[in-house]
Amino acid sequence: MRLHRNLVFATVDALLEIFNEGQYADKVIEKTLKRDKRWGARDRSFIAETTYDIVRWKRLYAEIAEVKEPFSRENAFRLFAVWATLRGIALPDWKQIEETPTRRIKGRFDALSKIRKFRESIPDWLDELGVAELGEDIWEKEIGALNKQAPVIIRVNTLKTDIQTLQQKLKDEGFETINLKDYPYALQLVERANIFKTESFQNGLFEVQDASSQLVADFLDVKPGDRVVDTCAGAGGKSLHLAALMENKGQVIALDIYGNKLKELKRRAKRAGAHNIETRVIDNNKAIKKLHGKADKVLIDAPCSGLGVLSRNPDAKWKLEPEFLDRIRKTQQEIIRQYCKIVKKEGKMVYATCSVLPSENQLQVKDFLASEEGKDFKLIEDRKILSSETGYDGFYMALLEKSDSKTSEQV
Ligand SMILES: C[S@@+](CC[C@H](N)C(=O)[O-])C[C@H]1O[C@@H](n2cnc3c(N)ncnc32)[C@H](O)[C@@H]1O
Repeated sequence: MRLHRNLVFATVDALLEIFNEGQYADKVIEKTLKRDKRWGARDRSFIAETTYDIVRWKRLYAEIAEVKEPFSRENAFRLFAVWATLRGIALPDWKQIEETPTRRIKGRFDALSKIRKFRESIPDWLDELGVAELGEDIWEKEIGALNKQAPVIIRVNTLKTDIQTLQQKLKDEGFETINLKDYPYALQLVERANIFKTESFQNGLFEVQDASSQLVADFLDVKPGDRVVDTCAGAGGKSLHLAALMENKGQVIALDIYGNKLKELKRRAKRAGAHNIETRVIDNNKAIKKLHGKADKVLIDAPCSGLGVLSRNPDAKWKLEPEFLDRIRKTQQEIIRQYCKIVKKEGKMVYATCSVLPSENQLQVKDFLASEEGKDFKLIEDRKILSSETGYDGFYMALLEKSDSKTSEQV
């Protein structure tokens, strides 16, 4: 591989913004890619993938390069030189990287790879937390899997097409996909590509959605005609899937505390032809109270650490903090105790997160079931999805049912 100066310089600039200014990697990359209209698909993918790689391996590379944050421009070039050396890419004689000690880099890599927090490039606290929550063996495998680049997976929009027709259409547009056993709505791209420009996407025939995430709406067991409340709908990945499973019949009420996310949801719903979704911003308690006892099914896709989706969001390793985790666990318990009231008698509720930590998942459900608010609910089934077992995002989902309290009192 020949390194192109302007692409490497753009990557270094992006890294400095992400590491030193605390900006989100996806936003910085999106902005960087707009810098030069002449860049083709390969140039753009070099910048995006190299930046993500160096973000993912920041601790390991910084240790090898012997640089400390905040990084100078010179430091960022050294991180880049480590990345290139470990990939066996011949370094050009640019003054920024001319003195790279190639042999020493390989030696340090071998030595540091013996220690998990360096090998997997994670902060000490996260390594300790992973071991405490999952045990040494599972954590070792899980963090390894979460450090792999995530595949591009799409969900067919059954309101507009079926999976075979979509697969053929994408093939005609130049994109090969494969079916995934046990994921009835999913296709995986054989090669990573930007598929947002395809006619199929513009016409709402699919959404990009990880395979594990595609299991959540199905888990709620919705039927056409149901009244469903998606309490933490965000930009609506799961609301759209719910609407499709309900064949546009019945109602999906999509709630979130952020109006801008719901605006994006509306845009996506229009493209998808999902006509039964109504969005409502939660700006006070009344929004929830009005819905008490009204829904056949409730989805709580709770805000979480996002540790299950590190493979698509590696900078979370550096942005997450233990204090945030403490706060988010409290929020999760408040949300489940408050929003469970929306479920009507004999209705169902799914509590889900994209985390692999029991403290955000099964322990939250356990606490809820032991609480006053949870006393009418019973756990029907839960799924703990590890990335190391499936190759997709880490997820948790619990299906709960509310009893008819009168019947249970009489019994
Ligand atoms: C995991 S994300 C949702 C992703 C979304 N369901 C999807 O499939 O695309 C969690 C969402 O919860 C929202 N949120 C945070 N606190 C909330 C609260 N107290 N009530 C409702 N939503 C909340 C966040 O804004 C965020 O959009």
